[in-house]
Amino acid sequence: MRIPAGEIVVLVGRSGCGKTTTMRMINRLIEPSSGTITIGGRDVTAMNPDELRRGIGYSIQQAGLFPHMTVARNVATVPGLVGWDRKRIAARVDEMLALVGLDPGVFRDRYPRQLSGGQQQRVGVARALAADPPILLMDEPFGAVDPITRGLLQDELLRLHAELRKTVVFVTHDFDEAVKLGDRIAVLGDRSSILQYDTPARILAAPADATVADFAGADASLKQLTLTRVREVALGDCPTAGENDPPDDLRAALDDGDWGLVLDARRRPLRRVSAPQLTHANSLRDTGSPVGRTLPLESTLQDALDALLADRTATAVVVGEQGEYAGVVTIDTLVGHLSDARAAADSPGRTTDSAESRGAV
Ligand SMILES: Nc1ncnc2c1ncn2[C@@H]1O[C@H](COP(=O)(O)OP(=O)(O)OP(=O)(O)O)[C@@H](O)[C@H]1O
Repeated sequence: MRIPAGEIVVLVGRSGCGKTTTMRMINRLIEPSSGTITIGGRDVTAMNPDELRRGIGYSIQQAGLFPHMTVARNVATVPGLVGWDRKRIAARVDEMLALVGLDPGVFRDRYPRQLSGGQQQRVGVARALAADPPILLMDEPFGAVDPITRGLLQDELLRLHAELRKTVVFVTHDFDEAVKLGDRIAVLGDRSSILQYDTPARILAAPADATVADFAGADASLKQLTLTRVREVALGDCPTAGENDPPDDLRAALDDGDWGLVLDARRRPLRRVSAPQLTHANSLRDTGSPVGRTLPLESTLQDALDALLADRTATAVVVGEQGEYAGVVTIDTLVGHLSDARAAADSPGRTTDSAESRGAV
């Protein structure tokens, strides 16, 4: 198994399959009895354990903070060990707290027990990042917080990762979390045997065996919709007209069951109009009904599904950055996308482990 530098790889598997053991072998808290683990081509067992661990941030469930130390001293642990001077450490602590969304002035001198679970997790991540290690091991770091906070922390990790490009090995037993965070997912069986190591899209579209399929869940297709942004699919179109245009052209463009969009001067959708609503209309100004929720191009196809299920015409209207009309998503768009994804995953010549050996771990 190769983990390319700068990617997030998620180890996922049932309780007791050996995820934590695998992580602890990477930073040599446990020594492998056979096999080798290399980082940047060097066998970890040949490296000085202290030096090795300084290059690897480690954050664990329930943050694992030292309860008798302030937040600042917790975050300063590794920089202190490697001999940074006090000024540099203080600046780094503040920088890291701000990075994980905690105001240093407020949180620096608190003790872990004075923080919520989510805040403790953030401090745990700040501590793991403090000495700027190229590799981050995160063992169920968000396991002990409520689902909403968990979602926020996941978003935060993705933002941090886009900024810092660390190599992250992340353990979870929550497949949804793996799909959201992972560039790649390793689904592990007993004793960490690798059942499948691939991108989330390919695991969802073509699970390697029944165990992986079971893990991915019966709603694997729905999960796939979370992986694709609206901007990545071919959007449908519908007839449109400006609100100052005469209604005739739009009327001519609409068949009986159809509807069109009235746009403002900057092409932002205002109202939907149906053919019957146009029959006696003299102007498009007050005709039709409000367009309702529109979808930014950055939304996922899962958001699109939500939006179109709530709409009477089962169509979601997509808008660009300035709110301008960009197209529509229908059920056909979503079904088409899922069958394309399955066809791509099934096609011969695909590589299961395409990771190149520029790997960090
Ligand atoms: N490669 C391996 N070979 C033999 N035994 C292993 C291996 N990996 C893990 N084990 C053993 O399996 C048990 C569970 O391992 P571990 O705690 O790493 O699982 P886990 O997947 O992290 O579990 P959880 O999700 O419950 O935290 C431990 O007793 C460990 O020693």
